[in-house]
Amino acid sequence: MKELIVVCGIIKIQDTYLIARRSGAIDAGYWEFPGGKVEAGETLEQAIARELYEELHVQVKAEKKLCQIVDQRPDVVLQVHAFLCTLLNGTPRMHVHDALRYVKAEELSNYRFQPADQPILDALQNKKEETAFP
Ligand SMILES: Nc1nc2c([nH]c(=O)n2[C@H]2C[C@H](O)[C@@H](COP(=O)(O)OP(=O)(O)OP(=O)(O)O)O2)c(=O)[nH]1
Repeated sequence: MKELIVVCGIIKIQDTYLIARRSGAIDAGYWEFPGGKVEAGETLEQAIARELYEELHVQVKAEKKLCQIVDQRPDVVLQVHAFLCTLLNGTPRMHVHDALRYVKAEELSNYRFQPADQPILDALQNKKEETAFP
């Protein structure tokens, strides 16, 4: 089975997390943390910065890995590395998504994410990231 390395970035603004709804052909309607495939020669942190610039037109710094999940799709296995990010510059705007929301940890379960994302949501709801956001 083909395997892809993917990163996604979690931006916390005050007590909310930025989530985005996918549009287009693949997984439309699912909420996610913005991200995408790591390219050859890139570190995970570089991939986060590039993807979030492409998708939201913001500059971020990947601060800390929150967790890694395996998202098994019918045709591909995604190794998804979820990073807590600091927003350095810009205001997130939609470029490839069709909705953006700022959501409190306890509200994340009201949104339809990929089932494989549950450990990310659990980690945020257990506030394991507190130290990364002084
Ligand atoms: N499970 C899970 N997958 C995610 C999240 N965020 C995210 O981008 N992905 C996955 C979904 C896609 O299958 C994969 C690649 O995303 P993409 O298609 O936007 O990647 P890309 O920008 O590199 O795409 P491309 O147009 O260059 O082909 O990453 C997430 O929060 N959870």
